[in-house]
Amino acid sequence: MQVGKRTISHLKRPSYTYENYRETANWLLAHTQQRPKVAIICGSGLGGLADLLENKTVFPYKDIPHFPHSTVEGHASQLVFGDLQGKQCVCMQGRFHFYEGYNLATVTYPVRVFFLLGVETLIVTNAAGGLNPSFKVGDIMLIKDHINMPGFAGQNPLCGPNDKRFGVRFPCMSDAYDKDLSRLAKEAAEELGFSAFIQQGVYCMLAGPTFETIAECKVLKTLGADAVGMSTAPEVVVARHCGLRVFGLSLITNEVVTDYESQKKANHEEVLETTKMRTMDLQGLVSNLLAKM
Ligand SMILES: O=P(O)(O)O[C@H]1O[C@H](CO)[C@@H](O)[C@H]1O
Ligand SMILES: Nc1nc2[nH]cnc2c(=O)[nH]1
Repeated sequence: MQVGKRTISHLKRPSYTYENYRETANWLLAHTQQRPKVAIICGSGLGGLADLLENKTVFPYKDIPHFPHSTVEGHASQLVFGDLQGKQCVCMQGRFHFYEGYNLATVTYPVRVFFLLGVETLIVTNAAGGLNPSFKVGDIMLIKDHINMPGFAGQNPLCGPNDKRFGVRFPCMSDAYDKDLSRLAKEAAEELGFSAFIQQGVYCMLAGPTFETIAECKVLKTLGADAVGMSTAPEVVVARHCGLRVFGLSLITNEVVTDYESQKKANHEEVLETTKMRTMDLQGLVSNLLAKM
């Protein structure tokens, strides 16, 4: 029995209970009249998306029960509720990354809170390195699929006991990115005259925080990835588990280095610089997409 007990104590436990998520959601519902149907996660340097919202209510993460904090430059730490194109939205200015030392339950904590708030659609954005040789810095890639590389190594946010109140034990991921939303985003981009810098492709998440070696970039290209980053896949997995529709986009902030003769070095400063260049275009695209939804 003793052995049995010890075995059980070694089973992976969820780091949050259903009640934790519920408490966070109830606290937010008690502190705002807004009832968002759309949630937006802002990638590195892309927090300006929250500026689009009207009638804002802002909650610093530190004031929200059970909510994690963001530690990365380019990620403010606040949840912004407000209206965009007549739709009630909630926007995460600052996301959580695995490389910050958070487990994946923490990285994805807000997504389940959004579900409990009544959110139906998740828009995820990120900064990513371009692997596809036809991509240029400043391109916006509509994500058609992802490769969850940490998942290959046993780091999937759904590992551990399944709570049916969120979703099924074995969720499908072949339809992770909503085709209708992607089509609407393409239309929205065309209307704005963005066709020259809109791409579609596969996002690969690596754990980070290191940027890739040249050999790693070559492997990722061979695997069929078009862009690489350190986020998004866990949030999308958890969103799909609880039935949210997902639309994702990557801003190609840098070209990855694949040539041993190259003097270029990936760096976070370049990533943030590129986001400044495309901030207004991204805001226009998301806003126009919301108008069509
Ligand atoms: O994925 P987001 O949060 O946009 O940020 C990307 O940019 C940072 C590296 O410059 C990493 O955090 C990477 O994941
Ligand atoms: N892993 C990774 N993440 C990024 N985020 C922005 N650019 C990059 C990149 O080149 N590699």
